Amino acid sequence: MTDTDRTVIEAEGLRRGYAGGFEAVRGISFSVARGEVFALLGTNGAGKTSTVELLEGLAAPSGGQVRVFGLDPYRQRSAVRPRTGVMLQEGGFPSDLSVAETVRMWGGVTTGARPAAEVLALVGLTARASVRVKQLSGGERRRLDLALALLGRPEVLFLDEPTTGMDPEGRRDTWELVRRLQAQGTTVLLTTHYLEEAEQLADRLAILHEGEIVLAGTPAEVTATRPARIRFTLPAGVDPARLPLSLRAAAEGQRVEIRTDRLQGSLSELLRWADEYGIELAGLDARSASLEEAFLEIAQQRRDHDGLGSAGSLGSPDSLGSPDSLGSPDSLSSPGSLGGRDDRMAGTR
Ligand SMILES: Nc1ncnc2c1ncn2[C@@H]1O[C@H](COP(=O)(O)OP(=O)(O)OP(=O)(O)O)[C@@H](O)[C@H]1O
Repeated sequence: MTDTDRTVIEAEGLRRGYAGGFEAVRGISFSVARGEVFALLGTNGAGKTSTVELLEGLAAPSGGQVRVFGLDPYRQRSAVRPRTGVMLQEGGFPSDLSVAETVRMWGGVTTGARPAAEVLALVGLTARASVRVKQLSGGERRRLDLALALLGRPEVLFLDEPTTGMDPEGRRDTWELVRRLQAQGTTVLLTTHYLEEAEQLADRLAILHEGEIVLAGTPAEVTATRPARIRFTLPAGVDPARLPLSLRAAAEGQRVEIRTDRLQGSLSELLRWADEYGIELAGLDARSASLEEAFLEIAQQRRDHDGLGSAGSLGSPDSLGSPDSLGSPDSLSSPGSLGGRDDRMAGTR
């Protein structure tokens, strides 16, 4: 297989400026391989939709370039579009038609469309086939959006916040469907606000902030860049200052939180110390960082702006092509960036 066969989506130094001079996408680079699920995450306004629209060929970049199947999705739209499926945030189909009519209408303008019954079964809307679109719930509309995106058996599927408005069952069903499609070789580019969704589905992800990629890699690599936490409450009368100095602890009253890059080592040290002095650590809880914690921490640091230094220290945009160039855990969790004993209880409850 050549590189072009393997790489389905490639963005290089991609930029998007809007009229008025605002630049929503500021030179991002990443690639997505065939059969991969890749998630773009970011706070509101980070530039996810602006990026996805460039990949879909709905707009031309103002700088850099994007390739889908080695082609320019904007200039060579007629060649790229039939091979892609797009689930937009708002489908915008006529609401007086029934679900089945909508799918058939869409099928009429889709090359090699799946039969309506097949696609409705895929998204779990068979029982709602004769219901008018305007009578669907928000979650059911998202299923219909997904059905339309799947009609042409796309090789690449763009899912923009696919499960927004879905109940937990709808969300699980959609995840299951995405996994099945992936197993059949479909490449998926996903944007989502649900970090669990990215954790569940994505092979790799990138976190966008203000139009730049600030962190990228597999979910495990991204969470590994954040410190683990150990929490407990000391008995009354035991001063938190007695804890071993090597443990980066922050205390509020008797409640203590330790943030560490070496969860096992720090936990062993803490337990040895507690045993030695016969101290009970009430409510002891030790856990690795979740993607949600990683994300919230990045968002917070970005708000504080200079907390972690430049975006470069978070893993450069280039890191997307090769996960091993991801910003190292050390660069992301130096003592300076994590704070010492005194400043880190905020936001821990
Ligand atoms: N047509 C436009 N003209 C000017 N600015 C725009 C336009 N569309 C989007 N923007 C701005 O570009 C930035 C990125 O928007 P975008 O919709 O890409 O973000 P997003 O990450 O998808 O956000 P959300 O999670 O809220 O959907 C925002 O500041 C937005 O206000």
